[in-house]
Amino acid sequence: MHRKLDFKLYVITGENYHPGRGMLEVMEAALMGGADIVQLRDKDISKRELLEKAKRLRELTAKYKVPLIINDHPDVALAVDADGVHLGQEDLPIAVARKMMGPHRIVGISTHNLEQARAAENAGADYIGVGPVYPTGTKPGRQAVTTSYVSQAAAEIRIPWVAIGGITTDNAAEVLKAGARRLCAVSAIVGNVDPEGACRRLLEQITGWNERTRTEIPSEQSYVHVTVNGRPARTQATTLFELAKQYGLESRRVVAELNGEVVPRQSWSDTPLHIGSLVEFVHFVGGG
Ligand SMILES: Cc1ncc(COP(=O)(O)OP(=O)(O)O)c(N)n1
Ligand SMILES: Cc1ncsc1CCOP(=O)(O)O
Ligand SMILES: [Mg+2]
Repeated sequence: MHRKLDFKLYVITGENYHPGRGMLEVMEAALMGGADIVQLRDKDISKRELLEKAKRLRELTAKYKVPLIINDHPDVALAVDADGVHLGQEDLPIAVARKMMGPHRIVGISTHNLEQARAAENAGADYIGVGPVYPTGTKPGRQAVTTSYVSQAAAEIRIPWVAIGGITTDNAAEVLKAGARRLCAVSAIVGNVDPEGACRRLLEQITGWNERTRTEIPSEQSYVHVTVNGRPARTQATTLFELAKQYGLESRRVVAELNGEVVPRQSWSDTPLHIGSLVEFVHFVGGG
């Protein structure tokens, strides 16, 4: 089911960020700067208007041979022969969208935690969004998931995934360091006076980081494959403490077991992980 999806910089439309400049002009600049997948997202217009915009953006993205994703609406995606649809946790379920879109189009979904990511993977999503990593004016009031969810996704998620939410050239390095290999942005690109340059700079950071990690740290040597609470995980953590940190558990009330033995918290930092280590983090339930 998973079609090969190859992208690094995902750019989403956001017309509020460029009053006085047309959506097509701004998106063409992003495409010239190297955006390699594009999403039409507009929550403020009628479906009829969205359809018209989608048709025009379809023509533009076809010219650049870049996939076009439509936010929220599989019917609009199909009507304009877009490459796929992006769903949220409150939009149509993946199975329903897949039935509408067929096996060859892209179905992506937003996730805000590892549980949702696993569910999306099992339901046959082609990619997932991981975010919002940072607070963002594009989705005001949404709690940031922080880079700790980015690290968790890097350790466990095997389908393509993209970090999104408040990402700029100032914090991209931190997100890449946490394990992201693809970035998505709205305001940092379309709200920039020079969307083409903004794309080029972000793309340089992504490719620079990806190349550095490929050459400086032979990738397979930098990861160990372990099992965490019964699930296979790939991690760069070298100790139990680093693994707990990756899962955001370092200061939570949990007991850690390594290969069936309880490891006291004060020893987590001195307890190395090895290939095949079996780790269980057991949560305390209730009080008393
Ligand atoms: C790539 C990508 N990731 C996340 C989202 C957000 O989708 P959703 O949670 O459904 O919120 P809206 O965008 O519909 O407001 C996205 N659109 N794209
Ligand atoms: C649509 C969406 N979903 C999660 S964060 C987000 C907004 C991303 O926009 P920005 O790059 O401006 O923070
Ligand atoms: Mg949505």
